[in-house]
Amino acid sequence: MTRVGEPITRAPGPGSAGGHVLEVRDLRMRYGSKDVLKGVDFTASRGEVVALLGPNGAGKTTTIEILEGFRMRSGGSASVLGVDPAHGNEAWRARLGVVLQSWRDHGRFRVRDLLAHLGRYYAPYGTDQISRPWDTDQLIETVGLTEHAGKRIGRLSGGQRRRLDVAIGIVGKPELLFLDEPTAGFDPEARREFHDLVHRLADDDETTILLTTHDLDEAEKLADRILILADGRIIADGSADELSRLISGEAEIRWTRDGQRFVHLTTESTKFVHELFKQYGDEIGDLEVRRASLEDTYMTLVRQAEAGQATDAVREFTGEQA
Ligand SMILES: Nc1ncnc2c1ncn2[C@@H]1O[C@H](COP(=O)(O)OP(=O)(O)OP(=O)(O)O)[C@@H](O)[C@H]1O
Repeated sequence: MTRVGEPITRAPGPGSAGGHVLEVRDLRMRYGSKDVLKGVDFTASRGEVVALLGPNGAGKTTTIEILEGFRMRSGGSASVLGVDPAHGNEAWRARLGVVLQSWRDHGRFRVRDLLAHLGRYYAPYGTDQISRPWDTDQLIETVGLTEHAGKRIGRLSGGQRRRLDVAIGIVGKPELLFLDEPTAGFDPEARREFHDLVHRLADDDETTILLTTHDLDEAEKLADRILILADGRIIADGSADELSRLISGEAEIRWTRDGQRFVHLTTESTKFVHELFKQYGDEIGDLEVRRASLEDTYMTLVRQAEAGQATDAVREFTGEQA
């Protein structure tokens, strides 16, 4: 795995493993004869927002479901809020938030009634530090459903239902929140409001958040750290900036002078720009320094991992030793 930088470390929370809310070591999952996870390793600290990226079928949902305790792993170890998710009890589950998409089956309930009802399950699990559940009306306001609080769920639009899914996920004031493609179906405004909410949960309440998304822009905006899952392993782990630098040490510098456009590739962008201004001063216009985008980085890393997988397949076919 390519590891860049150290995760942002905050004060350890109760029941967290060595300061880590999430600790995953050599996690393996096999469906039939197919190895989907071949040794996944990562950690997440309190208040960290971590995005899990990867191509379709990479095993993102599988990973999240194992950590939620909904799926048994084939091998490796996992610690979630200090507990093995395969043996989590009710009290442990009350400290987790899971955003599911199944609440559309409860179409006859009204928004406020459903949230108040679900919130009651969390009341016995409040602590001195965290009072559970959320106040229902405050929660409804936080997810932007105040106008629809009295509506039946069956009458909500797709985006409004998704906001409700998020409200249901956080109603118990989770210390760790799992979000599997949370903004699928959101319009740009709902997406922006959701991003604000995620930042508030992480910054104000120190909620740790693990999310999957196919939207690289969203991962870049939301996540303190991005994990790229491909070929059954985490192939890169770092902030968006760190990942971009990993792939391309070179920056592309563009500028204009005397009405002419110039482009230059360099690994020493600061020095180059300094020299440029020393030489031409005010004649320089439209200066732009561009690093590889997260998308460039993601595509390169995933292609490299897939090429490795193809090599493995050839080796397997020819019986050649690695
Ligand atoms: N219950 C199951 N039985 C057999 N194979 C499964 C099962 N669940 C998932 N898989 C397979 O495991 C692989 C990983 O699936 P998973 O849903 O975890 O991937 P993902 O990264 O979340 O994909 P996507 O981005 O498409 O949502 C896929 O090849 C999928 O077909």
